[in-house]
Amino acid sequence: MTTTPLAGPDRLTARGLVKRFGETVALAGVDVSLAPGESLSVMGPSGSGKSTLLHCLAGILQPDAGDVVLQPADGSPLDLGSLGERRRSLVRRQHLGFVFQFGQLLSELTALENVALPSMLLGASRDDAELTASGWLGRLGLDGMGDRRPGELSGGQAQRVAVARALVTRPAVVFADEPTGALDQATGYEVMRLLTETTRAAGASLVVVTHDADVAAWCERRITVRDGLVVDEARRADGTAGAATVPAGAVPGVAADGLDGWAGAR
Ligand SMILES: Nc1ncnc2c1ncn2[C@@H]1O[C@H](COP(=O)(O)OP(=O)(O)OP(=O)(O)O)[C@@H](O)[C@H]1O
Repeated sequence: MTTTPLAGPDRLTARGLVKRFGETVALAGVDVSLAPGESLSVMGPSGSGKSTLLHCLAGILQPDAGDVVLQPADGSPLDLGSLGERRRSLVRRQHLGFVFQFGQLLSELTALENVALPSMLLGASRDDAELTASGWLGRLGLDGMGDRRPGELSGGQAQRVAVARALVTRPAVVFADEPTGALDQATGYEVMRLLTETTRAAGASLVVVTHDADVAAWCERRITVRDGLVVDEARRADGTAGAATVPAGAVPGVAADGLDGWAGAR
């Protein structure tokens, strides 16, 4: 693995990623870059390498070959492969946010405590962390829900808490793995709307792994992975992300243009 940082204007740059699990080649040489504030969906069949790619981009897994360089909003580029596990874990806490299929909120903590925790782990006082967390719950339409535990929230509310928790530290990049996989279509629509809008408003880039073209349509760019390789790449023709991309029928009464807005990028 090279140690030369791939410094550049991109928020995240990955080059030549290879990851094997025994005989299985999960990633066979993937290049991906992500501009500041850009949203990217990763699609592909089951077992194609989507989650492995997300985990390598986020420094959760170490690739067998290739480099991942994160450019924080301020400061020098960070070559994730050259960092030890402790430092990589700190970089994840400081600069990355995560939303998973089942939220993975801590069940014994309230919604407010769940959202306050990342700031406290970075050294904020409980009062400061809870004040910031309360603001994020408000932004996600969860005013008045801070005292509830995850078991007392609907699936959509729990995912909105997860989005607040992902954004509370003002990350450079938010990673979402099937963020609507456990939700019905209308609730998934609302979670994707909030996820893309709040992430963009916070200036963070977004990577969404999904099987669902309706979910992918919320992102500006889409890559398709097959057998560990990027086999297709497309960018929304209108250059936007958000409600204009919502396929007709996703929510009753919402007109939309489906995937017609996609244009092949190569
Ligand atoms: N920890 C692991 N140990 C062994 N093999 C693994 C491991 N993680 C992933 N794999 C294998 O690597 C390949 C890619 O897996 P990955 O989870 O990245 O696919 P995916 O596209 O995210 O699939 P899905 O859509 O089903 O979640 C698969 O063949 C999978 O079985």
